[in-house]
Amino acid sequence: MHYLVSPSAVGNGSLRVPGDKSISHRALMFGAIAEGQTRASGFLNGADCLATLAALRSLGVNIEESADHSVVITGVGLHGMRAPAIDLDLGNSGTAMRLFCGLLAGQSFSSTLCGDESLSGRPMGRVVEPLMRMGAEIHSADGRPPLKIVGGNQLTGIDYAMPVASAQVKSAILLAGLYAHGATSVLEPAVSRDHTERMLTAMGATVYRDAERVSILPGSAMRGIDIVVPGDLSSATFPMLAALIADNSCVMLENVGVNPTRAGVITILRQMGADIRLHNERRCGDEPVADLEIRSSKLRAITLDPALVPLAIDEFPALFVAAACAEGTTEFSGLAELRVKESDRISAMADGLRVLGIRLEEQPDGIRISGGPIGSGTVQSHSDHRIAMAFAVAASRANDTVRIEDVANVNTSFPGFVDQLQSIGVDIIQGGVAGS
Ligand SMILES: O=C(O)C1=C[C@@H](OP(=O)(O)O)[C@@H](O)[C@H](O)C1
Ligand SMILES: C=C(OP(=O)(O)O)C(=O)O
Repeated sequence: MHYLVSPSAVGNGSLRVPGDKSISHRALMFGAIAEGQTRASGFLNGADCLATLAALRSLGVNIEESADHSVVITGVGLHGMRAPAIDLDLGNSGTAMRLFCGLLAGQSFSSTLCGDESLSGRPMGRVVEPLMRMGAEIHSADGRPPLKIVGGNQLTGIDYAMPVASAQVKSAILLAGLYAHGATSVLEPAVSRDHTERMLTAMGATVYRDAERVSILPGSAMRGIDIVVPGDLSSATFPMLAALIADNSCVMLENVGVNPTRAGVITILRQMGADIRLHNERRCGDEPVADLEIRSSKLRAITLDPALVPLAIDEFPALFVAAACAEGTTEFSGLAELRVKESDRISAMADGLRVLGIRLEEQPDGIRISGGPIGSGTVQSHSDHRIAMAFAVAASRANDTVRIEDVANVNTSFPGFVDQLQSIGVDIIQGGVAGS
């Protein structure tokens, strides 16, 4: 499948982007090991979360889906999952694979985790190594999937200093900590998204933070809760960007999660001169939520503060497009993690931006992008949803039609992306069938 995007007059509109991917994964997994029912409304029906849902069903967990985007998970308790009859296929989802590693490391049964071509190339040593230190037995192909997790090992709590700021690694270790003897602590080199800590606490687990260290104690009963999943700020970033780089646009993005450990994109875009206003700031269960008003803005170059990277980690493809539309040369550094996402996001973006005539210089952990007119041509998404969506938005400002190849993966995080962009005036059509 591909997109064809033509120069667009992005105007006004009001959107509700789909539910938060990180929170949807967690609602399923944590609901599964709680006692009683967890109801998650606003659940993201994207392929990544559906892979988690299917894996949990294979582990014996009953989950009902309704047409109104809610799921009801009947928790089986910490020790109620059963051995799966098949390998657990987690598709494209790094979050699912890493969190399941932690969840399954302390079970009495064995399991095997696998995924698609992209996921099969992603580093898993970062979770396997600390879990093995806790006493888990996990076999991998040189630190890559498939992962065979051998059951029946008693885990022991550790105090682990994470080499990279990763919410996936932190969450995997905390989940394993629920099954360990003694306390388990994770020291973060920088704060990463804290949805796990918030949701586990709401379910009754004993989780506490002391400066940069997050700890969990085993032994507290977890109970099912009602969760209202906010709109995903990572998805909202794309219509936000479309409005910012347009000439006369005002777009309202309703009910978007603005958890400070996720909201780096707002900080960075505001530094670039973006007019982003938060209205009706409120809480949606344990998560802060707001309506975002976005107005077309004259963006200017910045030198990124690398401390903001973990707070905006998935938003960099979009931020590179913002830099391409800004006046001056923006310098991004501290982005080494982008090279091990669904694609090498620095190279994938650099290749496509070059096709569109943008001057840039790629570096091992960053990129310098000089703003200028966006040209036309065919760009590759490298089967990466965020790359596909970033170029779809960039193309709305191009001088002619842009073709973006291989976009089926957008469904992993943003079902309905094309309709939503069309509704604010982006001239985008989807063509071809999967693989074409
Ligand atoms: O915990 C999560 O839900 C996620 C954490 C981030 O990954 P890392 O923890 O590897 O940075 C992010 O890129 C991913 O999309 C979702
Ligand atoms: C990196 C991402 O997800 P995951 O790591 O779960 O595949 C993403 O959604 O941008």
